[in-house]
Amino acid sequence: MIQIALTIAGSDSGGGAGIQADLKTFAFHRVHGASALTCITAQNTLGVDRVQALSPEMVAAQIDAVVGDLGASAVKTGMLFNREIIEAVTDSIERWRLTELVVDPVMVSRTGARLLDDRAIASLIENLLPLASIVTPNRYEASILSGIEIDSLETMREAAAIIHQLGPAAVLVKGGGLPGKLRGVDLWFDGQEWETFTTKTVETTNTHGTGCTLSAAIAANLALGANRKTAVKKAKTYVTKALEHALAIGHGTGPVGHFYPLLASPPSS
Ligand SMILES: Nc1ncnc2c1ncn2[C@@H]1O[C@H](COP(=O)(O)OP(=O)(O)OP(=O)(O)O)[C@@H](O)[C@H]1O
Ligand SMILES: Cc1ncc(COP(=O)(O)O)c(N)n1
Repeated sequence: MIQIALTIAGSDSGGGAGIQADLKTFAFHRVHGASALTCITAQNTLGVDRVQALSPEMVAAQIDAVVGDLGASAVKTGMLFNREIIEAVTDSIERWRLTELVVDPVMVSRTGARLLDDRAIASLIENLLPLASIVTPNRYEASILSGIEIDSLETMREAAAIIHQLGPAAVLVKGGGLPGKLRGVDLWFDGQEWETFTTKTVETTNTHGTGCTLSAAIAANLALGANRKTAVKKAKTYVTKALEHALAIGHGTGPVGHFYPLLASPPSS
């Protein structure tokens, strides 16, 4: 039986991050991907030119349409953009009792654009984080959520412990933005166990969409029945491979290669 995963996130017109990255990642994992769009971005590898949010009612209606008919074995959230959308998403998740929830607390893009307004951060902390099975902040998001400057494994640990107190079942502080050997080292804390997920550092500047891809791959693996830590381990392996096959396209930060096995030999017609 095919499993269903739902992404609640923004559209990236350039196809590297957001809903587009999530659906490619779900498809790679042979999970049927459904989506609830929160906003549309006019975006490419160089940056975000414009953002238009959907109404919170429209976001909730998409979630209702998907879950009411198809159900969802796992859900991930990405760019939620404003407080009203966060409140609508929180309400829908509670109403439908969606329990396998990966929250990627997207705040700023790789290219520096704000993807979440300031008023929304408090709502994210208060409403959404306590519902999360796993929250996956990057270095900067973990700093904002914990109030701690992150530049070492020790400060990642301190931040993870503080963020765990905010209510998610588990925290994964991602090290993609860290310097030197820590680049690509992620730290897991679920209130009891600590684990460091380390893969090789991939030398590439084409890293657009790594965070979206990781959280979508975690959700896909949860939908397939993996336990939380195994889902993270598998997702990390996938994102590393996709980074190794990142696409040098556009004039800025290219996206990861979601379908890397097909890139070597495209399907014959
Ligand atoms: N150069 C790299 N080599 C290996 N792993 C990396 C590299 N860059 C990022 N990663 C991994 O990619 C995943 C995403 O982490 P990252 O810190 O880049 O998230 P992010 O900033 O939310 O991503 P983005 O905002 O670009 O979508 C993590 O598992 C991280 O360790
Ligand atoms: C719609 C959308 N969602 C998420 C991101 C974050 O991804 P990145 O940090 O790689 O730009 C993005 N740029 N756009």
